[in-house]
Amino acid sequence: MALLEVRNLTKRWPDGRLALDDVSFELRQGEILGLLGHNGAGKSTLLGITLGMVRPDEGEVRIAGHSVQQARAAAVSHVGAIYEAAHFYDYLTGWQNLRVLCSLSGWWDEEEARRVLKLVNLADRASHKTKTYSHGMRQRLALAQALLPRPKCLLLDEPTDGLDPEGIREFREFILRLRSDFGMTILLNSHLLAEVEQMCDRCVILKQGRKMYEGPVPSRENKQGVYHLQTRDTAKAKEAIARAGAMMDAVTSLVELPPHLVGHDLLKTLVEAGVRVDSWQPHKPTLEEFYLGMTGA
Ligand SMILES: Nc1ncnc2c1ncn2[C@@H]1O[C@H](COP(=O)(O)OP(=O)(O)OP(=O)(O)O)[C@@H](O)[C@H]1O
Repeated sequence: MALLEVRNLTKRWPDGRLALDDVSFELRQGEILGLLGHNGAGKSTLLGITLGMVRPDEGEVRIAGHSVQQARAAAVSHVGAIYEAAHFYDYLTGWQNLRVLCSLSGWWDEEEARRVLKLVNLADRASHKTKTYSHGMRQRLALAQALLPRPKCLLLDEPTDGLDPEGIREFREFILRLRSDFGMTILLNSHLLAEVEQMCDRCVILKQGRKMYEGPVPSRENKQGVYHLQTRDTAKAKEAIARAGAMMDAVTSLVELPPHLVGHDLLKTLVEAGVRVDSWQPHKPTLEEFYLGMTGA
């Protein structure tokens, strides 16, 4: 069963703007799914609906079988979130902040708080005021807060925004550990394509509120029938490739094979034609190439 189901979500704002247009997708248990899209594509609206903070005009989100729109408390009890900028009381310690913020939702467990602070590597700074925390430490405290109710699913809205490269790597490692050690299911909203490439199993691409793509992160898959050729004999190679019924792009050196040809056959043809082949390998498009193609940028 999918842990999180987004079903036919449509949201129109009062000014008539369509933020989401019939968007559906699913997150399976233990999966990390990246939500991608330009500014204004509808990602935050979708997370807001998933947390029960925004009402959709049509459709619903179900979490662990509970509808956010029909039974919000039961549904969101399974979710921890870092949504928009985390706010802490700067004159309180990390520990006190966690206690105050959790008490607001009527729930506090000291032992669990200790465990989670250790998990996010903040145990030795928990007694320090949060005004002394770096941005990375604040994000880790926000993660601790999100993890405290032991959620099955995490929603992360641009969690590494503003972190330096070391902070980004550290945060990424935490997230991957949450999945490998605890089977956590994670929906990650990020502008950073490299982050999505490194962390996510699948991604959903939104454009102007519509789902343009749902599937594996493209750079993890070889593109069928496209090879990259490196050679010093470009002219000779182009001729041989054309004779075989394929095409080579002069700028990218990508060779698109027609359905009747396979990679090693064309390689044989090139070698037999006297082309010095420095390398010949299946092309893996980057997520950036795929994303820009999909969103028409
Ligand atoms: N409260 C609101 N009232 C009216 N329109 C809104 C509201 N919130 C968002 N919108 C509009 O809805 C559309 C989707 O916005 P949303 O914030 O969901 O996009 P996003 O993909 O999260 O963008 P970003 O990456 O910039 O955060 C945009 O056109 C935005 O201007």
